[in-house]
Amino acid sequence: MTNALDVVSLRAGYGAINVLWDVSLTAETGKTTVIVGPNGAGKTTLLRAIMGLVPVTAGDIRVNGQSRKGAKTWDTVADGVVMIPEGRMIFPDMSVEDNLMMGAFPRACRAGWKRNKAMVFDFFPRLAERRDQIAGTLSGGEAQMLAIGRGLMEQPRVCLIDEPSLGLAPVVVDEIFRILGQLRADGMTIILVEQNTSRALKIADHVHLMQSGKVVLSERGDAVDLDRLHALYFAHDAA
Ligand SMILES: Nc1ncnc2c1ncn2[C@@H]1O[C@H](COP(=O)(O)OP(=O)(O)OP(=O)(O)O)[C@@H](O)[C@H]1O
Repeated sequence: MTNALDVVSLRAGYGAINVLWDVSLTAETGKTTVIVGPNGAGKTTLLRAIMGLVPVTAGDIRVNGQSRKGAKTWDTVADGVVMIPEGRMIFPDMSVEDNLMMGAFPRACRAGWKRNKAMVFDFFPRLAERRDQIAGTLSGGEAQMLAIGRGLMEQPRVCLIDEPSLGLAPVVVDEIFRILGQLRADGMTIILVEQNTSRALKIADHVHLMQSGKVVLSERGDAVDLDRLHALYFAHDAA
């Protein structure tokens, strides 16, 4: 089967500052690909580069086997690649329901907004209960659910999810990972960036460790030795 997404020898960065150095990885269709790595390794930059938010200077990005290097963010979203950003980035002055409707804006998913909204409310009953609440008053966990729900309104074929457990209480982290596990069981293709390595590994089909803008370890989720991963993870800090 064609991979949902291939990143091939990608270089990208911010102006004169190059961050990603020949990064290659694939997101197999229907699988969860987890990217871990210390602060500043380039994980978010990679997701942004896939979305066309950071300029790519070399390499390629393929969606369903088609080269999309240089594509505008809008076209990437139209291809079904959706990013759920770190820090949620919900619209704090808008209601929960209106935030979800912002996810229905891309042309390809306008027709299905009613069905998609019903699906999101089924998935997140807590959002359904709070549909009229102003998003800025949601708890951290509810705001993360809203960010995921808004992403699902875009009918993604590939979901890029950046640190969804960041800053949440352990019991809420449990809930977020339960949701991610359910999306995985439903066959969603996911690229998950997480600092919570041990939790992320439990739902990982494939794992990539990034260090200083490079992928330094790529393994199947069930083959990862956590001690070895941690040793590599912290090697950079010790250097
Ligand atoms: N807008 C920007 N302009 C210049 N440099 C940036 C910008 N955003 C990020 N960087 C730099 O790019 C490097 C990689 O950052 P990035 O946010 O991708 O790392 P990360 O692995 O996601 O880290 P974290 O886990 O802390 O979020 C860092 O050195 C960071 O300072």
